[in-house]
Amino acid sequence: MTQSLTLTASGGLRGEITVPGDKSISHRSIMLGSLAEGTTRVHGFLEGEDNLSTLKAFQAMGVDIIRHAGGMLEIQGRGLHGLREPGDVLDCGNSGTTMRLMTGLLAAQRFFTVLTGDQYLRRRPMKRVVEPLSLMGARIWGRDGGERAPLAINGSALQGIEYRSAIASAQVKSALLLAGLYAQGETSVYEPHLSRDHSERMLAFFGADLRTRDGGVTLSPQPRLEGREVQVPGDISSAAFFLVAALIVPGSELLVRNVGINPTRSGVIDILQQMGGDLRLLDERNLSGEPVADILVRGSSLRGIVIGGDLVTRAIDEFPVISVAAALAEGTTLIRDAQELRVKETDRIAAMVKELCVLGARVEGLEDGMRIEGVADLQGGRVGSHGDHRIAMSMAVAALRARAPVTIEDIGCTATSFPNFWQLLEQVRK
Ligand SMILES: O=C(O)C1=C[C@@H](OP(=O)(O)O)[C@@H](O)[C@H](O)C1
Ligand SMILES: C=C(OP(=O)(O)O)C(=O)O
Repeated sequence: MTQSLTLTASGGLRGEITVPGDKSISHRSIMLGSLAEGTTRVHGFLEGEDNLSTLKAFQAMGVDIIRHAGGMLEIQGRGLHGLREPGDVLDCGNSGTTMRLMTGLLAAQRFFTVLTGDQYLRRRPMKRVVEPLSLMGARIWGRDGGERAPLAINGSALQGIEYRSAIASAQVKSALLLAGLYAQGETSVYEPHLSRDHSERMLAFFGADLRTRDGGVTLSPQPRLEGREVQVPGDISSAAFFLVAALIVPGSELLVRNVGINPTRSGVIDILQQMGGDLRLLDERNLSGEPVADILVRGSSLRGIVIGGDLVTRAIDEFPVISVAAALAEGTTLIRDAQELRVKETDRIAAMVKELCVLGARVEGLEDGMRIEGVADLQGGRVGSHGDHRIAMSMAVAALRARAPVTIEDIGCTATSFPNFWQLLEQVRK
């Protein structure tokens, strides 16, 4: 039985919250902590389902990881060559990041692995990592000629390459960099726009030799990485639900503390400010090589804008909730260059068009985005999550401005990235 929840409109969001740790950084902290020499401690680790898939996979490869209370992890690194062949298939659950990054890493190990995932992940494209890794000498098999998981990986010796990716994808870039740690010669990755650079920052933080220039990154093979103390900032992709919620509900004033504002991730702040949103960054600081701030947000009248190009890459996971903001803005919002949304946990363009229309929004799907005409208010109704955490939480935000109750079906998926979302929402809404 899937769980559903009914929400009513809010009279304003008030107070202060801290959102859980960044999902991308949490994945990478386990991966690099496991490959490093010595102990890595991770503070503020996100205990979402996706990150737990990564954690269990590394435990299955012999890494000793202790989970302390409050999201503190202690990882006894096994060094670059210390992973062991797992006795069973590794289950990446719903997590594309786990599967794609681990494909790169496992391609270079001296053992055999099989990666699988849930029904959503097994539908997602994998050739984007399988093809360039094969150019490095990797031996990987999958369904549909290597396009779909399960993937079987027979680790082998790799050569570095210079790869020009057709898509801006941090998962592709990171898979190649992880493989490049072990390759003979340098590995360089160029992408059309700079995707999130958490791997580059964390590799450098763990002592790797890596250079960024001319829109690309180059990594030299590494003799060793050093265990570190990692502080994980709050996830801007999780904060985004509360930023939009506070903007669209008149009378709101909310402080979201300790949010990662890495420029390769902060597109949602730029987009919401361009829409007229009153968002202020306070107390900007640095945590383990990542910029962080508190964000003060107040209810605002939003207007439609045109979004495309690198702004899409810098806000890629936030489009479901940005489309909710646009549905309630004055005028038209046009989102282009966002075809990647069609191959996430679900087709996020089709899902948001369908569910927002149920609530009376005026939204049209485009091949590579959406055209949204703002309306004054949404109506009540019954909407689905499509098994996608970001769709479920976006519909919860939409419900705060609906004239009648909204029932969201299948909400369990929010545990993928934001296990305490519903509690935090309850805490700040009136
Ligand atoms: O590297 C990462 O941690 C991620 C990269 C992005 O995917 P793509 O690399 O497919 O753009 C993003 O959508 C995903 O949520 C996390
Ligand atoms: C796309 C996402 O994650 P992943 O690709 O890791 O499944 C997401 O969290 O929105």
